[in-house]
Amino acid sequence: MGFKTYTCPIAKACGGCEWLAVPYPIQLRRKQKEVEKLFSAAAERDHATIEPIRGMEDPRAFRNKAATPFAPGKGGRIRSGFFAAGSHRIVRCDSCLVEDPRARDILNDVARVAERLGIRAYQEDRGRGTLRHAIVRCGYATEDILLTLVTNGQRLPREREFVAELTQRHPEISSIAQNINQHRTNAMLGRECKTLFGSGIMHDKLLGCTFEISPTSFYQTNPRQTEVLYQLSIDACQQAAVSGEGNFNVLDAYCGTGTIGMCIAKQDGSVHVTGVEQVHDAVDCAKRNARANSLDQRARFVAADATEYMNSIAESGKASFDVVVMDPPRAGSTPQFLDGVTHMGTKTVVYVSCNPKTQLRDIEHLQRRGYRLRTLTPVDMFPHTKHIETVALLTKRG
Ligand SMILES: C[S@@+](CC[C@H](N)C(=O)[O-])C[C@H]1O[C@@H](n2cnc3c(N)ncnc32)[C@H](O)[C@@H]1O
Repeated sequence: MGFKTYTCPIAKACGGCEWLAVPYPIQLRRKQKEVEKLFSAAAERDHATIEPIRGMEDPRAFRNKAATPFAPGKGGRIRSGFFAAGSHRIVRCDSCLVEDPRARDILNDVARVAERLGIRAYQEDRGRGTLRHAIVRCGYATEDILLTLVTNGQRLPREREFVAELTQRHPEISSIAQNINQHRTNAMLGRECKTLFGSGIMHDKLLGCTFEISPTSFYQTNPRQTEVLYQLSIDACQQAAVSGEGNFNVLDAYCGTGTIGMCIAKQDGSVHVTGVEQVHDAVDCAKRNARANSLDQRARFVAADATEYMNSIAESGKASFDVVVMDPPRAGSTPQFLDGVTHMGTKTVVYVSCNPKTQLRDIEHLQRRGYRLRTLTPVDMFPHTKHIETVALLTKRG
């Protein structure tokens, strides 16, 4: 790998790729060092190994999801692009180094077609106008492209012409959904979705499993590295399964649409997965995904807060899990959830995290409750940014 750097004409204004001027091998080294420093005491305590970071061969065009805000411009124009760092001023973008190359053209054309049809962009300060955002999600292992138009209300003026012109300009779009968001908030998406063209969803494949993705479901944004991340979780489960006999029970906590658990079950016929996730739509999606992958006999999903679910099973003593795989949001897990894992006597914990600081806090909690940190592997899911994803393997002592 050479020590070249990449350039982007709007890097400074956009601020999304804050490390773009740093050669990629040096970015990886920085992340490795940061993880080693942060986890040094926790790793030393247990003689754990901190593995080398898994970086990308080519850290470009990896984002399967691209989005734009819209705002009224001069003379009836509609502005699209990125919010400038730390503000809501829109910086125009013609192409983006890290996004799927198909996405940006579609997003900018949404603005051009809307201008032509007189569909008004949303005015944030007044809460008026229709078109707030557009999001494009591109399949990694499929040709699916899902475009979501976020509108301030149910009505999308000239909807039929809008959809017809967009699909004519971009025959690669397989589906268009409308998401309704009338709240005066920074959150891009509202809860309600309508289908305007195609099925309103898309499909993608990871490690041999097919997944349905709806406009509102969580789906990792760097699919190449997601396979690396998930494979590390599968390997950790398989290590634990070697010593087991018969059915092998895995809890996939904070499971989203069930992707990690199903990839584990697909690779090992003795695995039975229970997924728990608080977003009901994601759980419905996970159930459909289980059927689509012929895993419905071995994968079940529960819509619940992970801590409440853990409290209920730990108290009733009705369930026990050989492995707990957990992938919480940035805030990490809770002491009650971790105590539930301990209470069940789970032998192996695989902890996937997008925030090493909260992961360290939770790992130290598990260490105090009799778990040993075995390995920690950083994975570079977000090149050119300071963000780090890590997978930790812990086993119960004795
Ligand atoms: C980092 S994502 C991981 C999703 C999934 N493992 C994947 O790889 O696509 C975290 C997930 O945790 C869910 N979540 C957040 N807080 C939760 C809670 N208290 N209980 C259950 N799920 C929660 C979010 O909705 C989100 O789907």
